[in-house]
Amino acid sequence: MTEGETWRRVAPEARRFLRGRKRALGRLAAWSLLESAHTFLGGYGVARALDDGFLAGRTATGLAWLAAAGAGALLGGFALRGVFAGLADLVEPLRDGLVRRAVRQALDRAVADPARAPGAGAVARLTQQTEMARDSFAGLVLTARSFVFTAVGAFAGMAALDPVLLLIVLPPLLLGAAAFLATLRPMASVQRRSLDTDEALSDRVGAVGEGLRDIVACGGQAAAQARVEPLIAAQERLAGRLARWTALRTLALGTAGRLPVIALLAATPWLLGRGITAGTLAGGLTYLVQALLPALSTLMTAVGSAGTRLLVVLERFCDPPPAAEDSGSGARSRAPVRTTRRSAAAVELRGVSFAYGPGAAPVLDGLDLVVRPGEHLAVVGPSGIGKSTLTALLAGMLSPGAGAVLVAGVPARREPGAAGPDPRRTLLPQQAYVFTGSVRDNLTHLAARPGRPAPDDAQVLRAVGILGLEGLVERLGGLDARVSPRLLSQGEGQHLALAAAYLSPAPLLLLDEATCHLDPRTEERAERALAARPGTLVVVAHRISSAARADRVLVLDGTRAVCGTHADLPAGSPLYRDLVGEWDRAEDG
Ligand SMILES: Nc1ncnc2c1ncn2[C@@H]1O[C@H](COP(=O)(O)OP(=O)(O)OP(=O)(O)O)[C@@H](O)[C@H]1O
Repeated sequence: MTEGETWRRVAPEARRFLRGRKRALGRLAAWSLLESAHTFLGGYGVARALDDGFLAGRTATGLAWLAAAGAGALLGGFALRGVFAGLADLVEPLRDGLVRRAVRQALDRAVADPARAPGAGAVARLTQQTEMARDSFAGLVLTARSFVFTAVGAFAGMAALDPVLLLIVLPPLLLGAAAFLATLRPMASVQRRSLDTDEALSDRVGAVGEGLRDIVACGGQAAAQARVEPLIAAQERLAGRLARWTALRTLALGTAGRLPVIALLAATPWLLGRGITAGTLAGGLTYLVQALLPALSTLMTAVGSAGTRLLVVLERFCDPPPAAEDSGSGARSRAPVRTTRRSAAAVELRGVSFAYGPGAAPVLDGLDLVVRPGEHLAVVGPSGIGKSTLTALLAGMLSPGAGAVLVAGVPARREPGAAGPDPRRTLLPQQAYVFTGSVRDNLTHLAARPGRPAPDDAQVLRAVGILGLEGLVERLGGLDARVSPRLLSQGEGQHLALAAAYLSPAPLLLLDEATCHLDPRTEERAERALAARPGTLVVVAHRISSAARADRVLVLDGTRAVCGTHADLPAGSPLYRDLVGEWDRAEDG
């Protein structure tokens, strides 16, 4: 994620937080304004003490101005007391809110995917990060406010003494500040990657630590080392890059912090020639050396370290963006799964990997996918690529090796011992399930749900009509007639099963090549009926016409998955282009 994206996610939350604390902000600003009077008096008092007092031979006046500057310092100290009190009103609610979020995220994650629930270490890390955010936020508010109000006092003082001072001081100050700002983005990005790597490293080392005895017993040291070493190397590389950016930042700090003083000293002969007094020069230097530059240096250090840290930590507490939901590139990603929000999608896959055994090559590898409620998705890909594996994961018949498979926001795999069919979905495999019993029973068995009346004959006949099954039902002898599975063709069996799926109340229908024995017209009629039914439809497509009817098509091709519309995909997926060509040729032939 880029800095811009991070900021776009964090900014609305930050605005909401600050909008709710207008009074605390107002109190802080009022105390800070009082503090800036100290800055103003500091430089102005020195200038007047020299010009009107000591250099003019009026020692008492000089001392009086110095006393005024001293009184300003006392006033500043008093104001600072108020600033700290106001700061607590701003910072503590942030910490409380983040702790609440950390705990909620950990619980959500545990509910969404118990197998991958974060352990106590992860929760401790999250709460430790909230402390980090609180401290960083407090430091940032303190220094930013101090710089702004110091600058107000110092610039007002310089303008009061002689505006030409500003002309000399501002250009190097702005140059250094701009150079500093330019380092912010790249440095934050390195810092974020360093934090990510650090987390991944601690997870991996933790896992290795837990299984150390087994690893040694099985002679798996080399494999364990191979898993950990790349992360250590990455962390080392990132630390080096961080050090280089820090050096550049120090240079920018030097430019902003030292160059204005040098410029003012270098311009002294010219300024004196213009009639500027020694007191004014001393006052200008006082503003720079005692107020502005220390405040700027503290601000830059705080923004550079605490600010970046705060942004990175806050990003972890914001609700994550939806996973690859739309068309175009990469429905598949290898990014670590950090999504912990409860999903509102009909189906959501987060970084799902699956292999049929510990040593087997993964069939799915880091797949992200979101299917919206009511959407019709077709899944296509060459033979053996993993289409049935995907539907089995969605049906909860398999568990992902990594990542989460959510149906209606909760894990697809149900708790062991859960009774009855899962009311969230119905899966129709290629081999239609038809049993010896009445036609009615074969059509309504998927609709049976505890506490829900079975569809009456009118509803059943309506479904028969919509699916175009009247001929078969009549031939079999009506709804009461007995079905003998052996006497049905594979296509007839599929047709009956599709009508049963139509009557099922499950909000998610999964068809795994469940129409492959139907002729194209019957298939079209059945798919259109099932897509029009309230709910979400996922179809492993057997023909190009089936994919073309879907809202979106997921193309599985072994190395990456692409999701898009039938119209857009040929441009972005060579595999889809080939599949469309093959299907077209097959249909022409
Ligand atoms: N029970 C299993 N044990 C081991 N490997 C399996 C098992 N089931 C499937 N596979 C393998 O997983 C891979 C994906 O199989 P899957 O059935 O999901 O592919 P598919 O895309 O549905 O194929 P097709 O279009 O031919 O039905 C294949 O290489 C297959 O050999």
